Amino acid sequence: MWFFYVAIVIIGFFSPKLIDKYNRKQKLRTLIKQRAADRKINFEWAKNSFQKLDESRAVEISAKPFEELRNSLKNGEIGPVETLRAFQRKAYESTEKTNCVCFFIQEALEIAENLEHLATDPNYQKPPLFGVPVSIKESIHVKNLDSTAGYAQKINNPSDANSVSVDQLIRLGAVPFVHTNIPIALLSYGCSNGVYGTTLNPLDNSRVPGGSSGGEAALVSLGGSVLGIGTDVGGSIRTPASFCGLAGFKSSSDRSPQLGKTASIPGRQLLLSVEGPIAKNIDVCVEYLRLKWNDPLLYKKDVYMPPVKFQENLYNSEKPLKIGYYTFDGYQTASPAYQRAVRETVAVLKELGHELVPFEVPQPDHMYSIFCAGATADGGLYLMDSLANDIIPPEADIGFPVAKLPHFIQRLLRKYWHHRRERQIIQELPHDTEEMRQMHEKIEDYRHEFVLAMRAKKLDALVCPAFGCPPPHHGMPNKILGANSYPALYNLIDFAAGTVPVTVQKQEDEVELRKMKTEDSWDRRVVTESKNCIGLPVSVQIATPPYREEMCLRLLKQVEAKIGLYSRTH
Ligand SMILES: CCCCCCCCCCCCCCCC(=O)NCCO
Repeated sequence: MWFFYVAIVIIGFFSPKLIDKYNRKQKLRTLIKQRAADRKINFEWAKNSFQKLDESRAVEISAKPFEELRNSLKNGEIGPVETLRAFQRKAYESTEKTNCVCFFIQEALEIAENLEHLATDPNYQKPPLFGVPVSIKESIHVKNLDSTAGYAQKINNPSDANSVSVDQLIRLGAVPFVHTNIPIALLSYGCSNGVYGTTLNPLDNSRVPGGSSGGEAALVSLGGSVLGIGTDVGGSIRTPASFCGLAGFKSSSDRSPQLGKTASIPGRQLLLSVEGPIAKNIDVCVEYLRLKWNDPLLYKKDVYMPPVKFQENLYNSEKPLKIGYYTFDGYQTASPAYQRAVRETVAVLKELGHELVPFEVPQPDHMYSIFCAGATADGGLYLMDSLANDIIPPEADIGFPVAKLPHFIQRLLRKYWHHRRERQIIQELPHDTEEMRQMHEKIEDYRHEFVLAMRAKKLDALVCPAFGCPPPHHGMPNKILGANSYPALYNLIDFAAGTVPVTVQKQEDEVELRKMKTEDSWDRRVVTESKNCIGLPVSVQIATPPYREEMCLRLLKQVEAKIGLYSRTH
């Protein structure tokens, strides 16, 4: 009988909470339905807009690479409005194939019309990006549009102003024209959320396009945009760029506006997300960054940014550099094609006169564990709480199961959890204020140790795999966290880093894959997911210390010019 009373008390205690949760989720589902309806109307608006331009003219315009497009707009061969309509069509077709666009920015038409009007004045000086349509990641604020970061709970909260970078793009003459898809919470290298659904990799629809700037990469790869702006706190620019065969670059955090931006975890201290470009080649990224950093108003809009202009002396330098390289970071064995990409890049850089020496990443296990702790900030409380109150499709899952357990259980499991790397991560997740201070101290110490290791070899730069494996299938990213260690390191130490595709997966890589030794489930999945990827692009990563961004861009450019996939195929 007592059992019956206890059961009544427990049900009585929990049922209001469960009902409340159920009701909240129902409200979110309604919001998602409304959002889908709004999106349909928005897509119809885009269709009406691009149908006003003859299809063959649209094809002619959208086939132009960045520089040609810019010149045609500059010399008046094409106009901003028809260019916008041409890219609206291409973006529409791209999103039909991959679901990469969240919303078309309707103000884009006004901006383009205004540019067209201004250009009728013979004394008008066209700004450097006059009429160039640029795509923007959903989490970057665009006035009157939501930045939901994939959370249904953030639907119907339109931004009241453009972000610093969107404002700057408009000032430079560009036309921000679409918001592109992301994974929920931005903390995945997949690209799926309950609000906008899943974005597919344009090169293999069964695989992820990368994340979190996955919509950008899919769109740029399909030619729906010549320049996309993404954000990166753990590889979110470089990984999708790599998975879709594009160039991507993230600066150190000081060289990217931080004021007023959306962060996956607001209040995070040492791992700051940065905005950066994704494009078909590194030249486009360089040109964008040159304009961005040479704009004096940027440093007035974000007064915290050190006013460091584009350093042409570093970019154009012909001085040979001393460069460290590694094919294995000591944490996650990269799949064979990614190791080969490094070897081939090393050979090219040597040929160009640089000195290349092997480099060992200090304390690799510690490195990735403190990255996860730093990236989630408070032991995962904010993240897990936000996710628990939202709608998460299975392929949008974040983190591994044990990291989602309540802290008191994680504390019990910390010493004994069977999966070595998962155990190391939960050991580093801070569970109280003292551990949080210690986490920051560990990140500071690690940066010091890393810089000393570079200085001991007098290194200017580092070359390594862009990622640990080719794009996995949907739903797999959170089950192969280790493969993210290659980009994540450079967020942990706040270096500049970029990636360019230098090869494709070949039969020989598939053969090597079969010989790979595996220790745990992450390794096994890296091997399985890397199979049957023949022809998919494979990128290399180059990194330099903060304020040497232009040196990193110089090396990326040199590598791309010699073995870049884009330079070979276009
Ligand atoms: C609850 C704790 C879970 C611990 C593990 C979670 C680690 C998260 C690491 C995920 C991989 C990062 C992908 C890229 C994220 C990124 O760069 N986002 C861009 C934000 O601007």
